[in-house]
Amino acid sequence: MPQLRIALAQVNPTVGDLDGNARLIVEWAKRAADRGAHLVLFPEMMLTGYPVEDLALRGSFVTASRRALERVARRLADEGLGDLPVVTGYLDRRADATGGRLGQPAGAPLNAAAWLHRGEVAVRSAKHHLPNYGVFDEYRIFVPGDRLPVVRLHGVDVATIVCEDLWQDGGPASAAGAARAGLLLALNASPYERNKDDVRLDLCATRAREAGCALAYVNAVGAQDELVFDGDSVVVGPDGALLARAPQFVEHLLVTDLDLPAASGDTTASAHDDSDGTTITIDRYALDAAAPGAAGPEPAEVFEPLDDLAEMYGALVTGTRDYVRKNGFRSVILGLSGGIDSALVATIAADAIGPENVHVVLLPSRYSTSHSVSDAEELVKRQGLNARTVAIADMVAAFEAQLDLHGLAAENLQARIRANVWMGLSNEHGHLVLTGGNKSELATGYSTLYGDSAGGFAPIKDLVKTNVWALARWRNTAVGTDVPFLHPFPVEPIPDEIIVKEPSAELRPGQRDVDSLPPYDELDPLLVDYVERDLGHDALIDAGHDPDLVDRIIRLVDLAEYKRRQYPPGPKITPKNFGRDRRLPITNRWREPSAQ
Ligand SMILES: Nc1ncnc2c1ncn2[C@@H]1O[C@H](COP(=O)(O)OP(=O)(O)OC[C@H]2O[C@@H]([n+]3cccc(C(=O)O)c3)[C@H](O)[C@@H]2O)[C@@H](O)[C@H]1O
Ligand SMILES: Nc1ncnc2c1ncn2[C@@H]1O[C@H](COP(=O)(O)OP(=O)(O)OP(=O)(O)O)[C@@H](O)[C@H]1O
Ligand SMILES: NC(=O)CC[C@H](N)C(=O)O
Repeated sequence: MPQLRIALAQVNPTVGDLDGNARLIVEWAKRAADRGAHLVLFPEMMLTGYPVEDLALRGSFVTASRRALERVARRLADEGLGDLPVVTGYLDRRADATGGRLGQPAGAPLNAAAWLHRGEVAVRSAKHHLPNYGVFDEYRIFVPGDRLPVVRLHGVDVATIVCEDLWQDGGPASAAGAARAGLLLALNASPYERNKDDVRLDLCATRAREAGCALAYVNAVGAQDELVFDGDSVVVGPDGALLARAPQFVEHLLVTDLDLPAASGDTTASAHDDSDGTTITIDRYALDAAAPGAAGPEPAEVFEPLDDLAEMYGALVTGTRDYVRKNGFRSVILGLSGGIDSALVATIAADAIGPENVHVVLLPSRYSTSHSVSDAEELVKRQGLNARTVAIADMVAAFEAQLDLHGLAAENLQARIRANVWMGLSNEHGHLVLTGGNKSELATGYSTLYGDSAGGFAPIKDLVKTNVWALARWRNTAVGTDVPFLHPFPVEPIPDEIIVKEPSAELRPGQRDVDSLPPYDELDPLLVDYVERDLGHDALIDAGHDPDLVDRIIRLVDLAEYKRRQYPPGPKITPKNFGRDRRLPITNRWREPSAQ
């Protein structure tokens, strides 16, 4: 039985950085070669980053991706890595004059995969199934591929598919089975959402059994705007048994030795894709690669996935870190009120980019309680953040002297003056402004437009309030553990007083969230059912929610769409976030009907 040592490079590309991503390919291919790999596999669209969105429609970008692919193939050979087959995702176009969906004159864009070998692009193929739901718009920008490459390497037939191809029953994985492949490689950029790691592992096991061969699944890691990639690359055997698993949220080279069946000599030329009724043409290639030099044994690595709270926190840290760094910022600024939301955002930021790069402003008004200020100061001390206090009373008074504002208008003025302070400091010092709203507030419109909702990135916008508290508690318990994406604070970073106090916007005397909103333990499950599960009025009541509350909350959520559209982006961690996922009209007279 031939043995292949495969290396899965779970790495963090940046969208549009063709040179930087090419350098990552060379660097990680070198690591794979040093460990005696026969083959190294990179994620979907590795060379361009993912998702490229409408960059795919720019002919110049497609051409640049194709050229970068050829350059990286040559460079691998120049660096003495030419004999190691490198499989990577990239952006290509159809060779024929078939136009794209938006009428590109020729060469419609493809979400492509290539085998690089001995300085050449030896094999090219394209993703067959283009996801077009949730956060994905691939049908809008790509045309589907219709071929399955099967590459003979050291006596094993190896097939390649791309991400969504794996999610189809009877699809390309089953075509790999029809082609009698001995190993199936899947290149992925599969965004994180809660519990998706378990779904993906089950899926890999199912597809391995369907293809009748081992399956290697490499996923990207890192973040791109709203999307976070958690890695969690896996290798499973033909029976679906887990053989190797990479850690989540960190770059990793997962090296696995596999005993694989010798190529059968099968020459099946095409297979039926039961999932869409198309025919997939099987393209066969043979690579004449020299065997790598002897390297030491590689014990299989099987990392335990993180638990639910650790995983969510890891996604928020990763999303924040990569947004800050990939957009060229070194530091962030936010208002620290002494409340739980800004406390958690500050802590996530400190974990993401180091407390020395986090700047907070305490902006007490005449309604701020003394314990708000002292709680904020205690958090600053525990985490070693950069802090300053700017009293806003005089600024509010100056504004009020010029305008006759009352009630809510006067309350919101405080929030808008605070936003001016942090935007001013951002302009002056180049800090990115972090926005502190959570998903419960975004859902109900409980925030001030151009006030607390102002900023550049919103780390907890996909986290309902009850989970804000849960993550704050989890973060304190994680002190002293070896969770990789945390700053090593020696003490609990979030003072308990902040976690246990009753939430308040402190815009008027004695204001409490419960004056405007139901208790969060009633509100949040209802929001999840309405926003993430799209249950209608009657279905919400059937699910056990209080009918009066259902009416009230549906109305609040529907009316706040205009605020959400103007909200900064933030990491998606649930099955449906506000932003790429949940797209509703702002101008909208539809109200959920009640049959009951
Ligand atoms: N369809 C639409 N399209 C575009 N714009 C629309 C609009 N409908 C209203 N508007 C605009 O929106 C304005 C109303 O929104 P906005 O100005 O936000 O004001 P509003 O939503 O009335 O008040 C903000 C609420 O958020 C609460 N809150 C909660 C938590 C924190 C904070 C904080 O500030 O720290 C505040 C605060 O207590 C208050 O209840 C209107 O005056 C109008 O200009
Ligand atoms: N006194 C303040 N000093 C600095 N920033 C403030 C102050 N009050 C409000 N902010 C800013 O406005 C945001 C919104 O306030 P809000 O009251 O909703 O959140 P919070 O105070 O962090 O948490 P909670 O909602 O639990 O009280 C805060 O996250 C913070 O960034
Ligand atoms: N890039 C993709 O094709 C991703 C789609 C896929 N269903 C996933 O989330 O894993």
